[in-house]
Amino acid sequence: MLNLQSIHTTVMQKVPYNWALMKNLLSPEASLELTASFPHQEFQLSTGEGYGYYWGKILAPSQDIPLMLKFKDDRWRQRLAQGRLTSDLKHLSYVWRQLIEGLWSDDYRIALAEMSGLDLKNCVMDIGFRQYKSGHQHSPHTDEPNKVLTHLLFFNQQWSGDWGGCLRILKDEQPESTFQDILPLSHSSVVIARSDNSWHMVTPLTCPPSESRLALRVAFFRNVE
Ligand SMILES: O=C(O)CCC(=O)C(=O)O
Ligand SMILES: [Fe+2]
Repeated sequence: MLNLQSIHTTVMQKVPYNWALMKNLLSPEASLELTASFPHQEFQLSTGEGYGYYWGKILAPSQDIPLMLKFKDDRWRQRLAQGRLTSDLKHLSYVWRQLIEGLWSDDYRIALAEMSGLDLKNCVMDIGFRQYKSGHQHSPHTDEPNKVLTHLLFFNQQWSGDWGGCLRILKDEQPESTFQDILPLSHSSVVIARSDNSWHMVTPLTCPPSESRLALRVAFFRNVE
């Protein structure tokens, strides 16, 4: 289902840090089906200083879970205990199972590693579903230091520029220091290599209550002592 060629032809940008806008990773047909069956069950509101959104189950390939449990960072141990982290895809539609299995493949990981120049071999990957509603946002941050790379996939077929909800690549920690705003449209995905200056945010949402910003966050983490 994944068009790995689109990863191979994506060029990592060096300004304001290492990131990339990737086009057409999914065909328009696949992306329509994925939007139509984007999961809605078991989403929990997650809020804190400067952020708020709903997030669903966290999916990890079965070979990564034993590694996660060895990591110093104990978030995966907690999530596993809460039943929020799983390798079981049976709650998902057929197209979603196909997509997640594609993202769990070695081919995808290798393509992303080659494109980004980052070593992802010893990383663990987790995949999280996100839904942002009106009033939600994610203020400027660089991501946690044990994160190596994030790949954000979007699933809105339509989105108005007036609704907020853009992923904003920032030049620094100021929310106005816009380098580029990316609408959460389903033909685009964004790769961010985590660094001490990988500032980004999700602009505050002002969409109609019937709309949600649908995103999938694929993230690679390393163990830090
Ligand atoms: O949903 C997005 O576009 C960005 C989310 C994000 O920055 C994060 O989860 O760390
Ligand atoms: Fe982030």
